[in-house]
Amino acid sequence: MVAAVLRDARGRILLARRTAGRDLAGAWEFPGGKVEPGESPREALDRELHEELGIRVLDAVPLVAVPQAYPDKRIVLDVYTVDAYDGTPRGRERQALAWSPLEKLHGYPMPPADRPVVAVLSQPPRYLVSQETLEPAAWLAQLDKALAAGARRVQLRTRGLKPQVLADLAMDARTRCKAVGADLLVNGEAGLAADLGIGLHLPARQLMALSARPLPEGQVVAASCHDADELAQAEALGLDFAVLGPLRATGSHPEAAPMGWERFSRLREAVSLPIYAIGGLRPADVATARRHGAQGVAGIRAFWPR
Ligand SMILES: Nc1nc2c([nH]c(=O)n2[C@H]2C[C@H](O)[C@@H](COP(=O)(O)OP(=O)(O)OP(=O)(O)O)O2)c(=O)[nH]1
Ligand SMILES: [Mg+2]
Repeated sequence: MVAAVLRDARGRILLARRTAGRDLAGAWEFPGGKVEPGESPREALDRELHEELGIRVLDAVPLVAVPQAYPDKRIVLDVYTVDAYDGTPRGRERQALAWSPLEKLHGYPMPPADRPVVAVLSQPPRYLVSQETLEPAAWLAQLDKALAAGARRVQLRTRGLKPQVLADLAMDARTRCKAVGADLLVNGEAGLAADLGIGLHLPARQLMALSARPLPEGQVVAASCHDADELAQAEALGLDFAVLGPLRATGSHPEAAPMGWERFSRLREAVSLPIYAIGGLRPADVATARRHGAQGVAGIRAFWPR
């Protein structure tokens, strides 16, 4: 399945409404359709956008390929960004069209496979997790560097700090993150997250012990997952995203068996959450991760600028 993120001159994104009588009727989708035998994905994209919208694609860049399981089938929604095209899109198959600003996309009911696509368009490609043993001053210095280098989603994870020292550190970090619009999530400390109005990252053990989302919408909640049950729980609680791994063998968790991209994709298709891959990855692995349906990559050591 190929589909396109098409933008107009004002940056709004085109959605098409699935017509009655098909699966997912009434849902808003990115224009596109099936790849026919003998076609490349790119050829299918050109043909579909011509048939459905009457336009010719001039340039298409791979964005993300989302494996998704539906009750009756498994698909991979292979999405391309199309910023250059000839013609003006018109609904040629009686489908309704809508141009939506990025920040309003979530207001349209879309198929499950599209949620990770919207997340890729609107949320950071990398999630930086702190090393547990740094002193507060050293951690803040590292944070400043990372934010200056473009980091926009950061997890504060420490071991052995006194509660007041951790609270002060989190407050300082909150100020810095707020200044650039970055998300700050604290690991495992729901009370602190609630008090400071920051995000919360749940270790798998805490995730599995909860029966409801621990913070209101608008305050980011994420979780570490390793298998299908944990991902299902993260989705059931309405979390904002998950981190799944270990993708490869790592020095920090030598005991855990690496899952590899194939298993990652297989686990990803059962939920429609945005998911970062973690474990032995580098910041430059975002493109590979997105080919397997990931939001992007998360990491500890290799992700902080030196
Ligand atoms: N085009 C498109 N399909 C999507 C999106 N999200 C999503 O889950 N799908 C699913 C819905 C369908 O199960 C499948 C598209 O297959 P379909 O059988 O409806 O094919 P189609 O009518 O679009 O195909 P075609 O006749 O245009 O070739 O992909 C999306 O954003 N765009
Ligand atoms: Mg179609």
